[in-house]
Amino acid sequence: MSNQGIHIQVSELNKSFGTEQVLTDLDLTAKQGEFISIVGRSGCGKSTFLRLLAGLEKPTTGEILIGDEKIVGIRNEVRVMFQEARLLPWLTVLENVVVGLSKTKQKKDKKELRALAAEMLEQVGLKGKENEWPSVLSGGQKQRVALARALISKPKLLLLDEPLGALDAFTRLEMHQLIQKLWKEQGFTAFLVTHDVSEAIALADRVVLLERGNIAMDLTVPMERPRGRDDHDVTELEQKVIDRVMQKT
Ligand SMILES: Nc1ncnc2c1ncn2[C@@H]1O[C@H](COP(=O)(O)OP(=O)(O)OP(=O)(O)O)[C@@H](O)[C@H]1O
Repeated sequence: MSNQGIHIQVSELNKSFGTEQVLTDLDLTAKQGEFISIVGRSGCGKSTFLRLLAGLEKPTTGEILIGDEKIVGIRNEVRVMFQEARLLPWLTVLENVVVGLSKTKQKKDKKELRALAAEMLEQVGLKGKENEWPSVLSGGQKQRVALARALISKPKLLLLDEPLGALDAFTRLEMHQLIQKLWKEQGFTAFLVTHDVSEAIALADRVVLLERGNIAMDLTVPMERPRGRDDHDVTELEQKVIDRVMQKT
């Protein structure tokens, strides 16, 4: 592992939109290279939290430290993957991956950049698709390109906002394996927002349940990887989270 993950410290984070308080005094720490899943009912503030980590939103009060620095806007060492792959249709698959590099790096030798992007595409299982247009790819392949684009710059923090939500069950399982493999190899710190509690448990070191803008549960997942969604320990933890969510209805 190249161990380039980074420590994250969230302190007394508050976020409001007008009169709506979405996050309230939220405190959370992620260790270097830790994988944290965020779950919770629709509208509880999961995406807002991720957008704050990405520097796409500003806290109303409170702060987020990435390493020793306060997040005040988007940063090169942070990459985000969304539910839609958001590829640029006028660029080839390979060129879409190059876009993930910082502007300074994009000024490098073209040949070197293309080699780097081709290597990244091979890592996500898309060797041979370099010169295709995004429009001919399946949903799963598009997300693989998005993952390659996110990881080509070797980010210290990867934010995943329900990136597998639109994929079929089999493609989803393949993506789980791929994300785990690349996380192990690159060592980045990761936050995954998902509606799928067993997915959250299968992938993460910790599962954080958000409720009414705060942390209702912070569960460590102790089982060895790889974990199957139907493993006894996984379904047991899943039930624990679901019970907690349902008790609040
Ligand atoms: N830019 C914005 N302006 C105004 N309100 C917003 C904005 N972004 C989010 N909200 C509100 O904040 C609340 C939390 O939204 P958020 O998208 O973070 O929830 P979520 O838990 O990710 O939901 P879902 O699971 O449905 O994606 C919602 O009530 C939403 O309407």
